[in-house]
Amino acid sequence: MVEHSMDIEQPTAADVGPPSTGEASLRVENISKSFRHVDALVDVSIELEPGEVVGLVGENGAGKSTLLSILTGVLDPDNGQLYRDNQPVEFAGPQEAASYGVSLVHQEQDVITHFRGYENLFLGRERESMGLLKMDEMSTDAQSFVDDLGIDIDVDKFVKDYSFNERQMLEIAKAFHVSSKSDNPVILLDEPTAGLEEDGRELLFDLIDDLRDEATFVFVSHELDEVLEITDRIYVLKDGELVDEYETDEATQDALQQSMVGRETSAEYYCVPDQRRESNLGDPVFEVNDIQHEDEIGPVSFSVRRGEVFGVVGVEGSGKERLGRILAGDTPATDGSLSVLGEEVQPESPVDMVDAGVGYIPKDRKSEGLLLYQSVLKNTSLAMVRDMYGRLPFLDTNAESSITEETIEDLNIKTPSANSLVHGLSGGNQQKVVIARWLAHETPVLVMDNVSRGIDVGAKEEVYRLCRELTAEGISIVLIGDELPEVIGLSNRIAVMQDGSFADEPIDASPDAKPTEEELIQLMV
Ligand SMILES: Nc1ncnc2c1ncn2[C@@H]1O[C@H](COP(=O)(O)OP(=O)(O)OP(=O)(O)O)[C@@H](O)[C@H]1O
Repeated sequence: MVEHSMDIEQPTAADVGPPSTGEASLRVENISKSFRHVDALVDVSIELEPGEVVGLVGENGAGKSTLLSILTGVLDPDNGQLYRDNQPVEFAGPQEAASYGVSLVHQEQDVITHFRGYENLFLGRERESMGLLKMDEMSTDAQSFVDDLGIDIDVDKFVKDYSFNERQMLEIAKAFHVSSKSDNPVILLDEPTAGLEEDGRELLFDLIDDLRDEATFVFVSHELDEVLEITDRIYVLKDGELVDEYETDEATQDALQQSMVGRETSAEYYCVPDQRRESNLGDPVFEVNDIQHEDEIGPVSFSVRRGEVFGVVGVEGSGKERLGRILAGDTPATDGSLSVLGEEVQPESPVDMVDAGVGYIPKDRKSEGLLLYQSVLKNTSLAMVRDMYGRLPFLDTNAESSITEETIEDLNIKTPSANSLVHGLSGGNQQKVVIARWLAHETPVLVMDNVSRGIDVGAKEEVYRLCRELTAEGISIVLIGDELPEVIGLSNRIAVMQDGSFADEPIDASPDAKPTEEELIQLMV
């Protein structure tokens, strides 16, 4: 740790953060920002030096996104000052920030899918001559721009035909492109690996490594192993205050977790408890028979027993996310059948699966799973799901509220009240709301896609605990995931997907027979 430690005395915000070295490419001094009753940032000072990759970590709602918004002129600070190359600056908005070479790669991909790659790159800054767009020139220049960055994409393709990884690479190219007038751009990466799979993450990290000499990066992520892998220095925010700063060489996951959460978390917190051994599992609850989606997915067959966690892993494009959508009734099965508790279901929409007893937590929770302008309570209520599809719920709303409130508390969802709008919550807290909805309602089967992405370590621990409790009560879980340690830790059996089907019979992952990550990776590729 650089200068300050939390173990004896909690430092004040003003203590943490280096004194200016005079070389900073971007520096903020004593920044504060409040939203009505919430102090999102309190007297925060940080400094980014040219060529550095700086990590920014903190629990959901700690203030990370607010800080990035201030650095890019999306929000004005209430107090404090920004300096770019030691000159005081005020950014009226992202465009002005970009003109100073400071730009943000968003958590959600911010590309227009029905435009081509180069059109996205030049969006808002198109080249024209007498009202005519210079398409050929933009295309050629865009291709050489991405080639120079070492980004392997065809800018003439429509973005809808890009893979998720390629879209993320385009986002990064865009950030460099809008900052291209600066000789030392500052690129802020807000959870850039969320949604990326293993190969995409490697690609991104190689790219950051290659571009270190040309830019300064800020890397915001809840995946502490990634932060430790890619950064040089790490700042920790907690409840809007800067509480710690580490040289990455001297940091560990445990130390970071402790700084973020303010307490120790257990290392093996996702592991299957002994009571969930094979012998304690019940009869099959969810049966998937030769399910198929056109010629892309399947045929896939498996059954999940009462209290079992059935893991599904695979590389990007293996079809595991699609499989999840079929199980949730969101993508139609063109052949095969699904049955829950012995009853066959032929879903026409997700509501049919909800009615049959299958809940779904999608990977892209924020855009798919939430009603942003409804309250936290409404969002966590299963009745809302039915309302969305136009059916009248007949549920005990009082009981629902109290169960939901408990889960809100368990997951430590930071919200002024259960009646506050989801819109005002931090990204991670919004994700927790979607998870809370299902964990609060004891649906017999839950299909979860990357359930712990984007949520902080404390909440991950809670989600794992809730999963263990639910399975102990007999709930069955299909756990689709990219975090291999998590899938290995939580599952009883694991299937590896490859080209739309299971590569082999599911692997035993019971408490005393866990496969290693390497074993799974060998099957995945
Ligand atoms: N527009 C807003 N209106 C009201 N409150 C807000 C608004 N934006 C942020 N907040 C509050 O400010 C605090 C900090 O939020 P912020 O989004 O910066 O957190 P974060 O660290 O980025 O979290 P996450 O990891 O979940 O993305 C939270 O309590 C959040 O509810």
